[in-house]
Amino acid sequence: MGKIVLVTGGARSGKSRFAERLAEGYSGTCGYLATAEAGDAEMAVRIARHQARRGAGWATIEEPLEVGRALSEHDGRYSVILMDCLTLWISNLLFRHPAGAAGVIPEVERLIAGFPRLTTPLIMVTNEVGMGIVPEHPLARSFRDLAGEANQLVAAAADQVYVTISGMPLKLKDSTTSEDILGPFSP
Ligand SMILES: Nc1nc2c(ncn2[C@@H]2O[C@H](COP(=O)(O)OP(=O)(O)OP(=O)(O)O)[C@@H](O)[C@H]2O)c(=O)[nH]1
Repeated sequence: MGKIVLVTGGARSGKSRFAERLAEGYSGTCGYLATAEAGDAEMAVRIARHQARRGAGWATIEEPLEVGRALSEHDGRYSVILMDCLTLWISNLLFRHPAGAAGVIPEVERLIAGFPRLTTPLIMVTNEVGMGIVPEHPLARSFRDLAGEANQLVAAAADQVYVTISGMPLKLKDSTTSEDILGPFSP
């Protein structure tokens, strides 16, 4: 498997489960970097369900904003790190970065610039948020656009990219075997 793997898909498309399966292919403890926060009861239930599914072979790291720092701090401690998910991180940055929306893409670029320094393989989960109707609210449109742009940047930097649809994974890119069906593409 490649060092940087991106798994994208819609809500409840099976992307987290597929990414967990990829991570469990490595022997040893897997690190789980969660960007979500249990802000309400519904999210707390979702998180509890994920934690129960992961079981004993996993160690959880919770970091909603300083993802790059968390990755370098935990580098070398686990067989692989699964970050779930990029989209929530974008949303956290959009609301909490001092520069607001303008601060988001530079943070994504900073994260990508740190990839070569990582020694632990990284699997990132993200959402395809822009496939529905155009959101009415400007902030929602800004979030949708930033999430799409971030996905393109990370996918371009990743060694392998998968999409999950209806629980089925489809490989979109594989630079380790030159199976990249789209060919070189810069967003
Ligand atoms: N804080 C925290 N968040 C977690 C933990 N485990 C999972 N999560 C979060 O749970 C979120 C995913 O939950 P769901 O909303 O059920 O996923 P989904 O997108 O509907 O479903 P899939 O497509 O199947 O992944 C991710 O954003 C994770 O960050 C944890 O231990 N702590």
